[in-house]
Amino acid sequence: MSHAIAVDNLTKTFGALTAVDHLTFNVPEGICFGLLGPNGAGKTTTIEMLEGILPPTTGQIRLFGEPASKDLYKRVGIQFQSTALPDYLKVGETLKMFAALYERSADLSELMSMCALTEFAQQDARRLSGGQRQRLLLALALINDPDLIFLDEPTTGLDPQARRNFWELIGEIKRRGKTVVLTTHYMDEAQILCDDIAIMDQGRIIERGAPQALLSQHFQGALVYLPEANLAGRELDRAHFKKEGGVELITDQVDDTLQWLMAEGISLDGLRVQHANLEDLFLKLTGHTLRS
Ligand SMILES: Nc1ncnc2c1ncn2[C@@H]1O[C@H](COP(=O)(O)OP(=O)(O)OP(=O)(O)O)[C@@H](O)[C@H]1O
Repeated sequence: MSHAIAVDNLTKTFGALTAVDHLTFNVPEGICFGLLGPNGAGKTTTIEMLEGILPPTTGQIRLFGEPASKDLYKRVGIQFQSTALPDYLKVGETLKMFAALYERSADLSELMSMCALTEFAQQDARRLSGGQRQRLLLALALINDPDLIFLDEPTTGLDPQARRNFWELIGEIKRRGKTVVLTTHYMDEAQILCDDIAIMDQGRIIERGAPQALLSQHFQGALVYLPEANLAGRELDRAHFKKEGGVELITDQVDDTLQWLMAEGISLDGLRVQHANLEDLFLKLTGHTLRS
């Protein structure tokens, strides 16, 4: 299988701090790869090294099978969290100006149509809504018709409808055979978009795989959520973890768990039975929630 990215022993230190700690991983071509982790896990530092913006302290990065080089970065597109857009330019003019910076450029009218920007071509680029602006930043990331695209928290701050529109756009990019590397704080986003995820904590990858495979590996059966108050200070001697003012018990025998709770005299008020999602997986692996 050919790899869009192959990383070997990648490390970044800032003084005494090891922000990225001996990472070794591959990203196969044509997939959407998600890098997840809490604040300070080392995601941005990792992505910036992959993007060629930040030099690694040690380690190797290969893109499309070759050591990363200026020439290979022509095949890369980057959507930054915030890009300063030039003053007084319309959306169409902004795209034209950026396109002129590259040897290879995407077809601009097709790009505008794909990113649902055609009707805003004549609008001042600084007067776009949050969702429209994100679509323009994505169009700018795609302007050189890249084969590998980095998106750093692309939907932060968007409303649910704009996020869903953006997800459809990413789907379209994937259908065109591009490789997408994404960081996100939204677990539903990772679950929907990513073929493969790596969960980072303290500079290391602590788990890697397809979202559904990771969930089945870590959670057989269901999760039973119980408000903390129901326990009245008692410690449970069954597998559980703390979540949002309560505890979650991992069980493959829901009946048995409920009977056990009742037998222990623990109230079932406010109890919920649910399937594990990536947020639960994250909590189980790291002991803290993604946004904390
Ligand atoms: N230029 C820098 N100088 C010193 N320390 C840095 C620098 N950049 C990042 N760090 C530190 O490296 C660690 C990893 O930071 P990084 O931004 O990569 O995390 P992150 O996972 O992207 O977090 P977030 O979700 O908040 O963006 C943090 O402890 C951060 O304070």
